[in-house]
Order: sequence, then C-alpha cells, then structure tokens
Amino acid sequence: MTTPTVQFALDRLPVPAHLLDQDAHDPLAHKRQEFMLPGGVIYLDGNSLGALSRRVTERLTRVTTQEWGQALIGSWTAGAAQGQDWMGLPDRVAAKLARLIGAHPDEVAVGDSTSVNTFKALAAALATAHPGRRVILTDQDNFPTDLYVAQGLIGLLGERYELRRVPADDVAAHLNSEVAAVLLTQVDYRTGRCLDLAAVSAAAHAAGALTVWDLAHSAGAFPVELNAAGADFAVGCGYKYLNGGPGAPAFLFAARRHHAAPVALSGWMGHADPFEMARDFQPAPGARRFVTGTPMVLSLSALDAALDVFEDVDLQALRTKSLALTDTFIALLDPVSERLGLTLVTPRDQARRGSQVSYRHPDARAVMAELIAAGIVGDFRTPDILRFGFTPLYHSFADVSRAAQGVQAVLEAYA
Ligand SMILES: Cc1ncc(COP(=O)(O)O)c(C=O)c1O
Ligand SMILES: Nc1ccccc1C(=O)C[C@H](N)C(=O)O
Repeated sequence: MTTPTVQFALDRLPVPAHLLDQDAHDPLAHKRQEFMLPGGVIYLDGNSLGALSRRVTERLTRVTTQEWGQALIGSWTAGAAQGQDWMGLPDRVAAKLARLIGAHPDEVAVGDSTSVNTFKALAAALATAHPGRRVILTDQDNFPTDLYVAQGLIGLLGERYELRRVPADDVAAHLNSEVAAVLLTQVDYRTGRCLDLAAVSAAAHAAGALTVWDLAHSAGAFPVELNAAGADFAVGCGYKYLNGGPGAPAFLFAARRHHAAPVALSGWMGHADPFEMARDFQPAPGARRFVTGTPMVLSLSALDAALDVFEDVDLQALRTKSLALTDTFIALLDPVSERLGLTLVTPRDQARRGSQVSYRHPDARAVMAELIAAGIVGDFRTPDILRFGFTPLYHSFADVSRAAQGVQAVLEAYA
C-alpha cells in the first residue's frame, strides 16, 4: 500500500459556484442516489468496472433466496408469461440493451464474455464475407483481447487469413479488395478516442468489407446507433458503463441481414427448441442462435437490474453530460498540465471523444498509485497513460472539480 504523499478530505475541497450551479441544473443528478458509491473517494474507473446500483443488490438477494433457494429448478420456466422465467432472461436483457445500441431486440444475444463474443462475431463475419478475401483489418493499438481472439481464429482456420494492423485513423486508407472484415474498437481504451461508427462502416461497405465493432467503452456511455450506421456485427461488455458487475455477461449484435450466418459456437441454448434434444443444430430465430450454453442466471440477473437504471434515461442527455464532464476536467487541468508533466491524449474534439480523459505522464504508474492513495481512483495503462473515466449517471461537476484539484495537489507534491 502506498502511503499518500498528499492527504486531504476530498469532499471538503471547495467547488466553484458555476459548477455547483451545473449540478443544480443537471437532469441526471437524481440518478446518483441509485448507486452505492464508497465514501471519501472519487471513483473514476467506471470504464473498467461500473459502480453497484442498489437495484442489483436487491435483485441478487431475490434471485438467490427465492428463485434459486425456494423455487429451484422450477425457476427456469416459472413466470414465463410475466417475463420472470430464467430461460427468457437472455432475451429480456437483450431487449433492454437493444435500445442503448440502436438495435432491434432480435439482433442482440447476451451471455459469455466480450472475448468469446468477439470470436463468435468475427467467425460469423468471415463466413459471410466475400470468399476470396483474406484480410482482417484492425487497429494496431486495439485492446489485446481483440487481437488475440483474431489470432486464435486465424490459427483455427488454417492460417488462411492475415491480421493486418494499422493505425486506427488510417483504416479507411487500407480498405481494399483483400479485406474481408474490419475489427475495430470504437473508443480506444487508452486514449478515449472515438471513431465515427457510421463513416467507418460506410467506408468498409463501399470497399466490400464487413464490420465487427467492439463497443466495450461505448455501450451505456453514450447512444450508439448500430443500425443507423449500417453496422454488421458488434460486441460489448456488461460490466463497464452498463454496471452489470464484475464478469457480467457480454453482448453480441448481428444485423438482421446476417441472421443466417453460420454459428461457430453452436450450443443447445442457441437451438430453436433446446428441449427437443434433437441430433442436429437448428438455430433459434434471430441473434438468440449465438447464445451457446446455459444462461449465467446470477450475473444475468445483476445485469438485468443494472439496465433498469437506464430505463428513464434520455441517451442524448447522457451524452451531453458526459461531454460536459470531460470538457470541464480538461479545462480545469489545462492551465497547469504542462507544468505538471501531463500531456492530454484524449481528443478535444467532442465528436472524437468517448467518456474518459487520459494523459501521458513519464511516471504514470507511480503517479496513479499516489492518486489512488489520495482517493482519486483512476487507472494506469501501459506504457505511460493516466486514465480517468467519467460516468454521467453517477458523477457530479463537483466530483470533477475536486478530482482536478486532487490531481493537481498530488502532482505538485510529486514533482
Ligand atoms: C475494448 C475492450 N474489449 C474487450 C474487453 C474485455 O473483454 P473480456 O470481458 O472478455 O475480458 C475490454 C476490457 O476488459 C476492452 O476494453
Ligand atoms: N475486465 C477487467 C478485469 C480486471 C481488470 C480490468 C478489467 C478491464 O475491464 C480493463 C478494461 N477493459 C480496460 O479498458 O482497461
């Protein structure tokens, strides 16, 4: 444990009147009460693990003590008409997610990890792509699991494909008649740079390639419009901005026109009638075919309850607040950043920004340890990135002000 160089009561740091005023007029301010946030710290890591909402604890108590504890096996089918059966849980969660990502409910499958869903989506995309094409185009700085999954799949397919890695901003320039699929993460986990989903999808299609989008840092952070963008396949995490809890089930999106795509991990829960116990795989209608095995009921229940927090949330308001939070943080640190050794790597252009702010710092690892010890919980990413995630559902402008003051104080003591 690092002994903090700087010790102060974060919640007693003064906040400028105009930011208090912004909190007073924040249409999402009431959402914060739905979360259980630890005292004495400012948690800026919802882009790694979202906070716990009260509805989740209530739901987990019910699903364990009543549904599992009392009704036991009957819970798989009990209450189907009221939408309470475990069998239907993946589809109900898919429907809630669909609104957040601009999809139809039958285009979303929920379960497994993002990594596993990336495998399924990429396999389906390659099987659907033009047979003569042999390149998977990706961002050289993509999140490791996306690269590793592509490498594993390529090995399985007898090295018939090549993983071509280029800088994300150069993807359009590398689109040609060799490219079968483009595998991209919309918001870069290090820098927070956000790609134009519609423009990149259109460019890929114009070149005859399919798109597989990783929405790990997009879903729940701002509105995503997959169908409006013409996206083919997508995946995303349940435990970041969706607040589904550690290891929450992930999701897979397949546009309706791809519902006949082959299912690489065809399991009985993606069968049209699992309890027919048929000898051959007959896919369920829609994206449900991509569900492989038994629904993870406890973690699906947590995600289901966490998604209810979004029910009355205007996604444009979410985006507006997210950008205002990140703009404010950047503006507060701008006057001192050079002196403190901070180099902003997140785009200032709002259209190119996700919901985080990242800086390079030569001693980023040690600095983040100091910040965390002082109660400002962001994270460090190799090689030299300080990352601060902002979550419009539970952050206030007062949090942003105090976090910026805290960063300044810690760095001044560090220098
Ligand atoms: C872009 C991106 N993709 C995927 C993942 C994670 O995948 P998984 O949940 O399978 O570990 C993360 C974070 O862990 C991520 O940032
Ligand atoms: N799943 C995790 C398990 C343990 C620690 C971090 C993660 C993350 O999600 C990291 C995140 N994907 C990131 O953008 O760095």
